[in-house]
Amino acid sequence: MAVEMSDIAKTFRAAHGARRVFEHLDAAFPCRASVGILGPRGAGKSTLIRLIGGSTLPDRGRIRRRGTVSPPVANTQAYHAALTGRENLHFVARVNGFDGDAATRFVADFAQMGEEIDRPLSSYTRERRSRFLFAASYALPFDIFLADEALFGGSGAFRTRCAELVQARREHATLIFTTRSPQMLRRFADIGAVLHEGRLHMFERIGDAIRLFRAIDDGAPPDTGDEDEDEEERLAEEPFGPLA
Ligand SMILES: Nc1ncnc2c1ncn2[C@@H]1O[C@H](COP(=O)(O)OP(=O)(O)OP(=O)(O)O)[C@@H](O)[C@H]1O
Repeated sequence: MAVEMSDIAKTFRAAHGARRVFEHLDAAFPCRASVGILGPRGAGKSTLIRLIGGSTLPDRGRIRRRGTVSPPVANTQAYHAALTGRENLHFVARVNGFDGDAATRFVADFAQMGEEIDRPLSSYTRERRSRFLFAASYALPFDIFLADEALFGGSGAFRTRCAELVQARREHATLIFTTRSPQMLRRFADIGAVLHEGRLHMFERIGDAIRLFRAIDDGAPPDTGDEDEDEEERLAEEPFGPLA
């Protein structure tokens, strides 16, 4: 297994009270499989991704990861606005034990960046910023890639190449992503999962996951049509990390 979670408990405590998201969550994600997780709003999808990535700790339980784990795709918190694209990539590469030069070459080429790679992220246009974030997300050879809603992004030809890049990474890595789009599940998942009332239900047949999701969530999108681009719009507006 790439990731095994056993008996996870997680409660958020805020001024207005406590919110228990998981009490006894068990989950296992096979190596080199792509698992797409559907779930109603507030079911705990983001919390699950943060627990797997280690940016949120469980109150109880054990999480075992086999291999290196990426920050969630297009996670702006991984980058500093005052640093250049190259400096950011070297930083993230070094923290994770990878080659920063190779990552920089990949992003400059994939996002067609030229000399902008040596300018601070704060100077990037909205589109450049989005291209940088999505290219950087897949620039390092992690064993496990995580994505919370936005698996890839951008527009036009870049968007198409980005989707192809995700499919290429899928062949050599484990992919764990959340979505509310049945269409995304059909395109990018080998295994469908539904997070509901603190439990993760997994299905080898994607259609079974979609059926459960639509049965438990009145607001679930139809099993046809477009991928959800709203989340990518939101990410493109989010500030970068601590120096921003
Ligand atoms: N830091 C936090 N402090 C307090 N409550 C939180 C925190 N993070 C999440 N929650 C609460 O935990 C629950 C699960 O949130 P989470 O964002 O993981 O769900 P989600 O399935 O990703 O939702 P959505 O589809 O709306 O993004 C929600 O009720 C949310 O309000």
